[in-house]
Amino acid sequence: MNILDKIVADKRKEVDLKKSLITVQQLEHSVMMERTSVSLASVLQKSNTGIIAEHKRRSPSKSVINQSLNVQDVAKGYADAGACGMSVLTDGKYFGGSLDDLVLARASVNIPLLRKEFIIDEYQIVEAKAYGADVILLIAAILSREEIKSLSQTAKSLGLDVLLEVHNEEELQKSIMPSLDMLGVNNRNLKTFEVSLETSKSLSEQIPDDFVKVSESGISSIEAIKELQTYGYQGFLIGENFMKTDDPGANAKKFIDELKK
Ligand SMILES: O=P(O)(O)OC[C@@H](O)[C@@H](O)c1c[nH]c2ccccc12
Repeated sequence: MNILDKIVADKRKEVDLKKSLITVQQLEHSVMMERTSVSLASVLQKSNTGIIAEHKRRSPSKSVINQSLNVQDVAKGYADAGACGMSVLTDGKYFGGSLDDLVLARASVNIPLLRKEFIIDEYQIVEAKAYGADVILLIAAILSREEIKSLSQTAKSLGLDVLLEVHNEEELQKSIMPSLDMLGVNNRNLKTFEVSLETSKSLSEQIPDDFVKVSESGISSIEAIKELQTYGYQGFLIGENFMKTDDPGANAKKFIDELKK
């Protein structure tokens, strides 16, 4: 079994357990259900930097990245730096995140928050909204076209933006549909962890213009972003490059200021 299959198998168990403890109707009592979401896609369209900064403590590919930070400080740092949005990993077992991280980030900033999760069930989308997210991630590698359709429609009905992530042409072709807002190309192969920015470059042409294009993972230089912009990318998801430092917010600020020059 590859790592992605393992993560999804564990996620299925986790979601089934949660559903038996807290119902969708109970989630719907959250005050967050009344909050008007902020569209990350529209913020990206108006930005000329496009940074989505991620909170990630550890990952299966890098093990520990940073376990000693306070998520509220990181969120405020990213917002002050001028990030268009923040991505919050909520998977516990493989990434050391939690829904508490999402709530704490929500309590700290107003920029759009992406719930970074392995979503396989509508329950997780209601949960995303109930815990303060503005955007959900759907990963084409773990979903069928029908699942992408019903999950993205659920998200839209809750006012959430949808970022659909692909890694190759086949995933891209099966996923294109109007209920998505952003198409993300993951430069990291989630099955092998290999990273190459070429993935974003080679898939860019096949992404229809109606979607905001986002390049994800392995981005660490201004030059890389300037180059990806020439391929039509407007969003850049950066985790490790900021999180591996003592002050992710300050590093994001330096990076974004440099990008504006
Ligand atoms: O830390 P990086 O290389 O900058 O990558 C960030 C982000 O793209 C990555 O964490 C990610 C992209 N897609 C995912 C899906 C699940 C978990 C994590 C991810």
